[in-house]
Amino acid sequence: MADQQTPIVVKFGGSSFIELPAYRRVARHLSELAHDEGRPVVAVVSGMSGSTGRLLEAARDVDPDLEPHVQDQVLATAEIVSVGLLRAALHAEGVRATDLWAPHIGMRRIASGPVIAVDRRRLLDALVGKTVAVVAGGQALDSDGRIVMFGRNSSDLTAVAVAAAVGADQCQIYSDVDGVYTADPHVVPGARLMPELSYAQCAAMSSSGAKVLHAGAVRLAEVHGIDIVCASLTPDGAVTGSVIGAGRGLAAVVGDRRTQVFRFVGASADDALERARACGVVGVTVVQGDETIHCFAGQQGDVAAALRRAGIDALAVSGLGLLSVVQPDGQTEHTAVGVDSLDGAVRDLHVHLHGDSAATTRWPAPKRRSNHSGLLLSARRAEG
Ligand SMILES: Nc1ncnc2c1ncn2[C@@H]1O[C@H](COP(=O)(O)OP(=O)(O)O)[C@@H](O)[C@H]1O
Ligand SMILES: N[C@@H](CC(=O)OP(=O)(O)O)C(=O)O
Repeated sequence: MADQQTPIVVKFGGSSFIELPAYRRVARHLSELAHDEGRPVVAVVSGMSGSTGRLLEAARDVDPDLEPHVQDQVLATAEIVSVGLLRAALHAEGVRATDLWAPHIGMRRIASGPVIAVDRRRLLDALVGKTVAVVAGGQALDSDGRIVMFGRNSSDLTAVAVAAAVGADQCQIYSDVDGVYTADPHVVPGARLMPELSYAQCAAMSSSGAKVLHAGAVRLAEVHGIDIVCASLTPDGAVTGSVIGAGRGLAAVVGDRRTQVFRFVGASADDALERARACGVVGVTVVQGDETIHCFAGQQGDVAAALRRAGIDALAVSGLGLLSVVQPDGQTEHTAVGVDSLDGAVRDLHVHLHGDSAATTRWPAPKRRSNHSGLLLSARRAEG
């Protein structure tokens, strides 16, 4: 149970760090939050938007058959840079702060599943005399003490694990949108903000490929009864849009173009799907016409490599995306749609469900990436 001494836990995703001055803005916000609430703040951060993708591209260029632990080592640097920059910004703002990576607070991956443990004592000790602790998202140590990553968008998971460790009853997640909408507002400008929605719906949306929150983070929050509060830091201050917890949302439409679609060869498709799920790949079966195909939401990164490692023989089918309707109780229906018509299909389905809402959002523009995350690749290209 949270009390007056319990730290506030917030997470700032890569979309909050498009430009370098954003680190100073976030630092000022953290300082004000701690001051207003009279409690220290633990801020979990992701790498700058685009940095993980660029590092992955660079590492695969060097070794197309990259070993998973080497990949994780390279990717972890995105968050380490971001922690350093936010720590520097806090210093520049005169805020007493500390910076923490996985080894500093005993962040461990338990067994092979995506479950993360945080050493509560070490985290609280690190906060003594500090106003803000900055924590690297998405990373943990495995049983050999090596750094491992939990996959794309997993800083949300770290944030919820930290909230559970310190006994917080909410975890504030900041990004470029202030909440969860009935569709991606970058695709459907008339999408409606859901002031509240259930864990089940949010986890189903994430598993279907909605990027807004990590499915494992939502499930972990439910286990610990932690409310996830979605917020955005705007030039006019923080705006809070959705609470994920016991509330009820509206039917939502999700289009996922990162989904990887496979036909299975040899072993029965159901068996292959079960085995794929057992190695952590989010898979759904879609019946399309006379054919059953299998779509894997892109959350797990390189699905093909995961299937190969599991010894599953599968043929990739290109050009298909996953279109899903997720009900307030989490019930979901999936269809596969050509990627070129996916956004249009999402918009049509949204009009069908919610009418042609005249409401617009403040985020109709395409998603931005930080230019500062491209330094490594620019250097590599210059060398040829
Ligand atoms: N239903 C939805 N509601 C809100 N945002 C969504 C939804 N579906 C997808 N998104 C996308 O999620 C993005 C926020 O997640 P993400 O890019 O991972 O942010 P961050 O980098 O801050 O973690 C938004 O920019 C939006 O494009
Ligand atoms: N390295 C992760 C970090 C993360 O969680 O990102 P974000 O908070 O931007 O979703 C990624 O880009 O996938």
